[in-house]
Amino acid sequence: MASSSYAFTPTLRTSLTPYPSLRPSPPYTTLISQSSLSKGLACSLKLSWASRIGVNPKKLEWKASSSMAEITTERGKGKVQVFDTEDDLAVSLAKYTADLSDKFAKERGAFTVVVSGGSLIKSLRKLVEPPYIDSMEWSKWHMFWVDERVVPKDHEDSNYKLAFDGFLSKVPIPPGNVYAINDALSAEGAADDYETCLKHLVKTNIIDVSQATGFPKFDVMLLGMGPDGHVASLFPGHPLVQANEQWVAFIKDSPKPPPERITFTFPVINSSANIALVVAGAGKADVVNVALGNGQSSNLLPVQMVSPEGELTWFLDKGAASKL
Ligand SMILES: O=C1O[C@H](COP(=O)(O)O)[C@@H](O)[C@H](O)[C@H]1O
Repeated sequence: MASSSYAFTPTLRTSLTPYPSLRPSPPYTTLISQSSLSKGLACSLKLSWASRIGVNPKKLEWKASSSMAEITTERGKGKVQVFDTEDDLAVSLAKYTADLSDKFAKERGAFTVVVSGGSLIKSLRKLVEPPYIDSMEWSKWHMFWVDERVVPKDHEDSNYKLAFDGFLSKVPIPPGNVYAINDALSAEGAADDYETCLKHLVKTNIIDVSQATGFPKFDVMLLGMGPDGHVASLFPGHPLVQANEQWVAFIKDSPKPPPERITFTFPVINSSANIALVVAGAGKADVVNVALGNGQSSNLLPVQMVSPEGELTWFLDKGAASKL
């Protein structure tokens, strides 16, 4: 269980490179992508006219000419955007993230970004292309993981490796602002170490704090969802979904391999200023329908417990929204 103490571990001493144990492992190096403007970018950025469609998601109607529709949900479950293709979704997700980066870099001088693993990382691909690659204030970014598998950072199952290969290696975020878990520790140790790291960053005002809950308040969380409705490493029916004291918890019996992971708890997730739930593919349509439409589930799914202090925005492609 993660400690609630503010004491620093030896690996967390303050310096210009504050968390040696949390920094990328060799052989990783930072590269800047020279990739060119994607075909869909100019078109999809013009979609601010998005149609608002009724209060009943069942009445969602597709307009042949549109690449995106916006649904207002019955139960105030956030803003729901449905894109014709996953490519359109990725373009809009890049703009959403860039707008928040501008806002928080101006307001706070730092932008704290939490990512999940899984398919989300692929959907961030437009951020590493023009115009964002050149215009974003990458030096203000501070990157965190909502969950991580307890494996070495160069292991195929590592969420850090996934993000590094698909995103981090292509943008100039200072390595000292990338807070990977300490992969030399046990699951318990890694959760404790990560929570201590977050506490230090709250104390030094890099991470904001929720006045309402006292939990860390990240500027944005970019999250995926599993086909069973799990978010982070919070799985349906697992007692960890009820954890309400720790910031970072460990799990050793994850129903999805690998079994050992660490994860932010719901109080931390729900203290966020912004959450994007990014879901693509027809394989997740049933769960999307439970969360946003008329689908039923015997238990409340973790994704249904996502309810941030700030704004929740769903990014769905047509497949994921196909049962609404
Ligand atoms: O195991 C995990 O799965 C979820 C969902 O992944 P996806 O590939 O179905 O999008 C992911 O959000 C989480 O970070 C990861 O550890």
